[in-house]
Amino acid sequence: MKEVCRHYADVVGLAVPTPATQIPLADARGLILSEDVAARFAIPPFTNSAMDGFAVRAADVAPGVPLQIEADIAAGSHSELPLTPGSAQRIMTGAPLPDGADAILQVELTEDAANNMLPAAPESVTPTATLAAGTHVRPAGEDIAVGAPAFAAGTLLTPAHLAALAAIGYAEAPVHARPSVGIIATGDELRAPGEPLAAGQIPDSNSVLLRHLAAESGATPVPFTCHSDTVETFLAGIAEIVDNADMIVTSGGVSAGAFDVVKAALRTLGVEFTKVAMQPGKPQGFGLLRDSSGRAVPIICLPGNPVSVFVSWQLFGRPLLGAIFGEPAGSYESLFRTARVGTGWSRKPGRTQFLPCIFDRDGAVAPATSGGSKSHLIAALPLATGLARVPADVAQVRPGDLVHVLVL
Ligand SMILES: Nc1nc2c(c(=O)[nH]1)N[C@H]1C(S)=C(S)[C@@H](COP(=O)(O)OP(=O)(O)OC[C@H]3O[C@@H](n4cnc5c(N)ncnc54)[C@H](O)[C@@H]3O)O[C@H]1N2
Ligand code: MOO
Repeated sequence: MKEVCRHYADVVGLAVPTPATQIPLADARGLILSEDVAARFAIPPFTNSAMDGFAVRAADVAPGVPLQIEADIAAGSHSELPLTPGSAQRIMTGAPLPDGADAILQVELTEDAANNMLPAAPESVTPTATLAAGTHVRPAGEDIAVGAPAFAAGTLLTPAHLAALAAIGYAEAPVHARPSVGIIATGDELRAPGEPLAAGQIPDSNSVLLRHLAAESGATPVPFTCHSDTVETFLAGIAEIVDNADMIVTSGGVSAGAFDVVKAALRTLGVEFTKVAMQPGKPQGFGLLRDSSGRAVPIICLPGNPVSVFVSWQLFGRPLLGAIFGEPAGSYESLFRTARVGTGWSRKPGRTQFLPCIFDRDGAVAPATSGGSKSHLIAALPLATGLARVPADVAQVRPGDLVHVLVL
């Protein structure tokens, strides 16, 4: 059987990043920069006050010595008047310093402070303390200068990045386009959620799962449920979805069954099917399809069992999608962190186990449920906050052992 890390590399290696485009900041959260970005504006764009108070020359400030107020500067305005020696100008937080000022006397450090911030500026202000030059002054370019590199290609745009881009002069971000994920669940037994079930039928929970996993990763899901187990209907479904997808995920029909249509159909298109030494999630398929214009579209074929779908998505689907988003590729090991086992468990060795687990108050790992890693226990899966990785040859996991965990 194939090693999990090798399958990871094969699947992530299918990625074709989406084309670069410009997206308004309002829609760019979770996208990846397609090029390096430099500042068009400095931050701060001009030297300004960090406090409501008075722009002064620090050398003029002495307790009990009044300073004449010669101007009143609100945020959004500026003073044409240079600061003359022995005077002050009233200034609000964020307003530009007048020429000649080198410090801000915050209003709390003035006599009769309560009357110094009325709508009309006072005629003079009397400091109650001395000041060092530079006090409460935010120099232009302190954070970043015009033209300085801000963020590199490959950066994932978080709310803070988007705010920073707005501040340095961008209305749109140069990013890789948001990918669409085509989702195909196969199986004659599947019915839409909520439909009555005849004998042998089950609700199609995998389409729901994959739709939301793709959306959670920031992609646009395009679900298509194939309720008929024939090669013709499946290939028609693929043809319908491939033109609008940057990646396709199928569930079901990849093991050894007599009606495993996914395998039969996709082999004709060059998709490779394999057994990966993992539990759950053993049967897997992967390859590149071509859309009607010849564009390459990666496809992964996951086993039908719902927990197998979930585990396979975390190990292969999500990293592939990340690479299609334009994320710099990470190693298989970068998916995991090390954690101590709090409550042990036993299991049948043979394949690498991915056990739905939880973290106790001390950060130690325990099985999420009594069901272990059985691949049909979808109702228990939401309890899990991690997937604990157990090497293929280990039968007993003991308290105090260290395990690798993929944190959900
Ligand atoms: N003779 C063998 N049988 C099986 C093997 C094997 O090696 N030899 N492998 C087992 C393993 S491991 C897995 S995993 C499954 C994978 O099966 P398939 O990918 O072919 O999936 P199906 O047979 O279509 O379905 C499996 C299971 O999952 C349920 N299912 C399918 N689709 C959905 C859906 N959209 N929503 C909810 N549940 C779904 C389906 O009803 C089955 O119970 O094969 C083993 N067999
Ligand atoms: O590999 Mo399967 O997913 O164990 O049930």
